[in-house]
Amino acid sequence: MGSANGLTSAQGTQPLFSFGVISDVQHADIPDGRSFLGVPRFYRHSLLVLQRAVQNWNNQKRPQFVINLGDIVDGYCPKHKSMSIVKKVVDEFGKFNGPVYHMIGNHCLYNLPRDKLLPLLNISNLDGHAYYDFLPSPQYRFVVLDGYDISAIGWPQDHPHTLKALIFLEEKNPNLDKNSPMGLVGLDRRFLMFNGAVGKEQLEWLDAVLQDAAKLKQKVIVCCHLPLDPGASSQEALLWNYDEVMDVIHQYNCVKVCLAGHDHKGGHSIDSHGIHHRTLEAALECPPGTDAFGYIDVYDNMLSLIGTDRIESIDMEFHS
Ligand SMILES: Nc1ccn([C@@H]2O[C@H](COP(=O)(O)O)[C@@H](O)[C@H]2O)c(=O)n1
Ligand SMILES: O=P(O)(O)OC[C@H](O)CO
Repeated sequence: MGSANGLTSAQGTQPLFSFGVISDVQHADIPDGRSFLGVPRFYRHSLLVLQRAVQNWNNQKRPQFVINLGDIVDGYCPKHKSMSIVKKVVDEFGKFNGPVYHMIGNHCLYNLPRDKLLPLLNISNLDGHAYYDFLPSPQYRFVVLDGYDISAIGWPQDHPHTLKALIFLEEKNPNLDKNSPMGLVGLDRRFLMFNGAVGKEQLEWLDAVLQDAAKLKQKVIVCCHLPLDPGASSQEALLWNYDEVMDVIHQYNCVKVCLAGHDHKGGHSIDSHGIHHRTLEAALECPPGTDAFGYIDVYDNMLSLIGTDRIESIDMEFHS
């Protein structure tokens, strides 16, 4: 199982490359609490999970880069501390010896508007959008989606995307509290204010990126804070228009794996087109002394997630 540079692998062959993953750090300098459904949340300890993750990735010298699946700060963070806490968490990520790719989550947007948040997360897009792609190797392209493109949080109150989201929520969710799924049935339970949608322009961009990737015979990993498949997530955590996004993705056969956060318990599914969907377990919900981070070895025909503690390891095989 050994190899020239010291890497070992599940297949006995050397991975093309590896990258680190972590999600939902949701740090705040506040006492432990619970989710709405009573699940314990450890706001201070989550920073220690991130610190151990970075130490682990650096010691291994294996991951080339790291992907943060979103929500680095919690909504309960006192607002006068939002900027300093976001900077603190970003600085912890910065101790990794390589690039870190961030994406936005609802909790980031409770703390800071897009124009303040995106520069801190090194997402440089002039019009405030937070979707982008990158190529760590000639064979693989990563697509990072902005799940809060159409959203009632993060954009200015009079922004067309805020207004669109508010109208959408009014239509789809009759509750006064638009975060409440009460009375919503089945997949309609995703129509909550803490979720969002991928807008028309972004869908067109995604289509163009996938067309290009298919032409270049690149495999694609799609990352989004919000899960894209009901099999890998609670109904309440899905992207509003996950179905439209998957319709675009399913037109091509280049997307092999979709990674997400947001649904803290995690999940995995293989959809009707053989695409793996892996929702990562949250760093926030690790009781003191436990962890939730991992790294993914990338091969021609498989992504192998090696998880620590609460992140379950899995081999995600596909046709190359
Ligand atoms: N089943 C649920 C889940 C959530 N809510 C509302 O969402 C808010 C945020 O939830 P957290 O999981 O982050 O605690 C919560 O305050 C509720 O308003 C809900 O109504 N029903
Ligand atoms: O990340 P939160 O705190 O908004 O929680 C999201 C829920 O887990 C979705 O079901």
